[in-house]
Amino acid sequence: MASKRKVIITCAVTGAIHTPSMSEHLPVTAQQIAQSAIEAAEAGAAVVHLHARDPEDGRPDQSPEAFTPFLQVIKQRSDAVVNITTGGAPTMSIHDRVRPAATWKPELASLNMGSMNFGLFPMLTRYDAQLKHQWERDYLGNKGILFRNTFEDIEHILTTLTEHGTRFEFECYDTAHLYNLKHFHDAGLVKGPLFIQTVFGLMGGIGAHYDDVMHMKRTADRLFGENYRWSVLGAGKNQLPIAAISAALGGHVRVGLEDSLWAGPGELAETNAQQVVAARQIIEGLGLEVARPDEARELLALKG
Ligand SMILES: C[C@H](N)CC(=O)CC(=O)O
Ligand SMILES: [Zn+2]
Repeated sequence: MASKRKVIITCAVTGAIHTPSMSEHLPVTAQQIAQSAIEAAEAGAAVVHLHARDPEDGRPDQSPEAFTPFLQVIKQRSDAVVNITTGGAPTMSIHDRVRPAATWKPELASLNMGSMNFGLFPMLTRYDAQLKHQWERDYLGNKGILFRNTFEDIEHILTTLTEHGTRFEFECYDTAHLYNLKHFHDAGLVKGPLFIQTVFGLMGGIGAHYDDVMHMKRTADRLFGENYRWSVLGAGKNQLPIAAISAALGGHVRVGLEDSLWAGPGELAETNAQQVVAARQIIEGLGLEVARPDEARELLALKG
């Protein structure tokens, strides 16, 4: 019997953009982040993508020591691949953003492949409007966020982390970011297989229509041929529909409360594992198999 294709599920446990006022289920304390990551791994996530927060008010905290307590617990209780953010929050400096990964030298770190205007919900729907106002009130107080990732910034993160054997989840929010990645690949600063996380439905980036998904995939196929592992991230209500398209087309998937607070229309997800289980059901429904952490390490050529 032919072996089934393995699909890597990444779970982005808490992030930096959503605020505790948006959902009581958002992990905030180190203990909550560790527990939620371990549950997500037990549900089938081979990779956990991690940010840290101030336990008092949930604000993003990019100090290396803020990552210590949950990284130790996750390492003790799970063999999931740890992916540490270098995006932090759009308001942070590049030097602050790279420090946790430079300190902890993880197998994987996120790398955002271009600067962009950063918003949250392009298409206001009945249950987003309330969130958007809270977000801008709680978090931004204005609408003018620029998520800065210049070529110099990207090269700084690449050179700082590559020397420790860390590899990257390349966050591409539009086709321009795929060409930026091609630039660094041709310059020999990144080596395949490239783990490309194409992001859909975030205001400031490409939309979440299936044509957008096909456009990003065709562009990546043309630029990188076989030398990449394609994964998708759908923001908000787009999370599972985009995951289903990717799984059907040979790709991998990312879920988690960082990217979407929802389990369905108007229904807040209670756990990260809940979203992992939903993605798993789609993958297994397609006759595919969820990759274990060791299989993900092999597919992504990680240092282990
Ligand atoms: C859309 C996601 N927030 C992308 C992300 O996870 C960025 C990062 O942490 O570096
Ligand atoms: Zn992130």
